[in-house]
Amino acid sequence: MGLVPICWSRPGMSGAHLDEWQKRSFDISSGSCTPEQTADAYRAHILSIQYAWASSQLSQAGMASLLRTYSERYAAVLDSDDPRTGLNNYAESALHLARSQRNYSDKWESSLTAESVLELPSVQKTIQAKTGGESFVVAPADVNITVGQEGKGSSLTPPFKTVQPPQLKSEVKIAASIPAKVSVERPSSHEGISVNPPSFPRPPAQPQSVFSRPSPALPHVNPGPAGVTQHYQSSFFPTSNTSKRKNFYNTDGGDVGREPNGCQVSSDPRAVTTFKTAREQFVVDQQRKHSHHPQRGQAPGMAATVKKSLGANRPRGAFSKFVSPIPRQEEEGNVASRNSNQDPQILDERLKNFEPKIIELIMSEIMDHGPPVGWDDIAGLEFAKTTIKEIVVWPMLRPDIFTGLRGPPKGILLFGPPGTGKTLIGKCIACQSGATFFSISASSLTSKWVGEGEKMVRALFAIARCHQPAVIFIDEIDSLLSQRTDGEHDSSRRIKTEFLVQLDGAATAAEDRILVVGATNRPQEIDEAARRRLAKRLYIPLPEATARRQIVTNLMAQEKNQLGESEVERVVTATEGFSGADMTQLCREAALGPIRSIQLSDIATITAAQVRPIIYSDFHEALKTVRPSVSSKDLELYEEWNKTFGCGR
Ligand SMILES: Nc1ncnc2c1ncn2[C@@H]1O[C@H](COP(=O)(O)OP(=O)(O)OP(=O)(O)O)[C@@H](O)[C@H]1O
Ligand SMILES: [Mg+2]
Repeated sequence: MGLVPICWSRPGMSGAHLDEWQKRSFDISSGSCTPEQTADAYRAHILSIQYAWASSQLSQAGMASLLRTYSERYAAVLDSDDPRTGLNNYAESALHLARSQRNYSDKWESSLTAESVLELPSVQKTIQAKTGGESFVVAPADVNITVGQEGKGSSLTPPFKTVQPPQLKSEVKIAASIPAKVSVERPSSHEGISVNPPSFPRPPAQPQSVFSRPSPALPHVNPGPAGVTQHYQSSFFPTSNTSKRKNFYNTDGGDVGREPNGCQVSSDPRAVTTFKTAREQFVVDQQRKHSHHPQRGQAPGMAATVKKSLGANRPRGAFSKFVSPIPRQEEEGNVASRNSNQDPQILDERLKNFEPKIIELIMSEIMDHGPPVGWDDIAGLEFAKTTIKEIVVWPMLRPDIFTGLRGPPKGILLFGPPGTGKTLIGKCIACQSGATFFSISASSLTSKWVGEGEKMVRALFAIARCHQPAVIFIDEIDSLLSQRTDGEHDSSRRIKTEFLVQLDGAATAAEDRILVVGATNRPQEIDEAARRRLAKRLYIPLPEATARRQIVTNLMAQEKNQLGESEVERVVTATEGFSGADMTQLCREAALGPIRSIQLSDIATITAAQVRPIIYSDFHEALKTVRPSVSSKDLELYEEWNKTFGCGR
């Protein structure tokens, strides 16, 4: 490092300065200096330069130039991370900044307040024992409290016995392990220890209090290994605010605390930490897994505590959170209730043979969407509704009564002309039964995963078994269970066979509470083996006059209309042979009548309130275009099939 040319403003500058300057420069450049010495030397240079300028020995420009040069060199020494040439004090300066930086933790004050100190059992005990004493002594091995002396306003300053390292002046320290006496002078005017919150204002330079142990059950601090004192940030203790802290401490004297997340924590310091190493966690998981093998018979009970709603009760979109099909197992003791809030993914033994991909596919397919449907939304069909309530809803509510011969059938087939409300009934079951609802369309089983169809079917039933009571609704079941023919594709044949096997299993396992509901408008195409397994076959006919009236009334109630009762009656009479879907279509068409009557020029400006109500003539017009979708010939076939295989009266 060479000398920097210095432009002294005065030729008569003292030679002593120059000598000194040269000496330092050479010293620095000799290469034998430590980084600390070099930094010191540069710092001295900078001071000298400033001094020279202040005493007018150096021009402003010269001072600026020199300062820049030496500041840069000084900075280079400070910042260099080469230990031979630099001090690498990035961290130091960052720490310095952090130390003097006020942050969120500054909001929190010490948790040691009048209340918390008074709640210490040892303090309580002593207060009770020595009601009139000026001072009292806590038994050894109880607690040793050190209170920061700077806490102005705190009356917990000495005569507490203090153990106060000089660098931790502002600490509030509870060293549980050291047998010691705690002396507290009791002001005569107060019953207990007088501490006015905020008891321990923190000096700004040391915002963090340090605690010896984060036991939530502070009053019951147990001695740890002698002499071992762990320090935890004061932010571990939420606040000195009593109400907030009560959430953390169990202030009612119990020996359990409650963490902010609501988990109970034992007062045993060893139990306080919930941290486990990955290996420990693995061992725990393995033990759980192998100590609890749920059997088929156990499932209903289990389902009662871990039941998930997977159907229309919780509509999900493509971006909604994935709900694992894997039921959670109960943990020991009372932890079960805590589990209901959390969502640990513990694999069910019964699903271990299925690829996660298949399970996931089923889960994504089975979600049922759409608004909830109630029994009143289904017009007519009283017999079908009553029967379904009998088979589905009540046994779900009272499984203890519906046992043995009264046990509900495991399969229902809803058949009838298109648009009569079969799918609607399925949705209603999903909403009203309280069971886990799996709605899967046969086409998704057969077409989407060629070759994996039977695996899907197996997985579907396995998952349903894990989520009992469960309803598996299969719309258009004829495409899945149509008559097996010689020419059909092998994979669809295997799917059918698998389905029949599973259906049989569900039907014969009395303890399983799985109901399969199939819906079809082609009942005659269903395989006879499947027909047998779907024991309750309910005919869903075209709506009668009352049902049609109800559909019109329900739909018109949602719109502005001027339909009199007699006019509704005329509509009902005119719609003989219409299905529920046809009735809905008629109402939609009629509802467009008022819009059609608006002049084209007004359509852009007219307000919704200005649109005229629906009147009978709109229905009259609509009836010209909406025709019944079910032919009388088709109807005869349904009637015939119902007479042969149906369960209706
Ligand atoms: N009984 C009914 N009460 C009220 N609305 C009905 C009724 N039946 C049918 N609908 C109306 O018709 C629409 C179609 O009904 P749904 O899908 O249930 O018919 P479906 O019997 O499943 O027909 P498909 O056999 O063609 O599948 C429903 O969304 C509903 O608006
Ligand atoms: Mg349908």
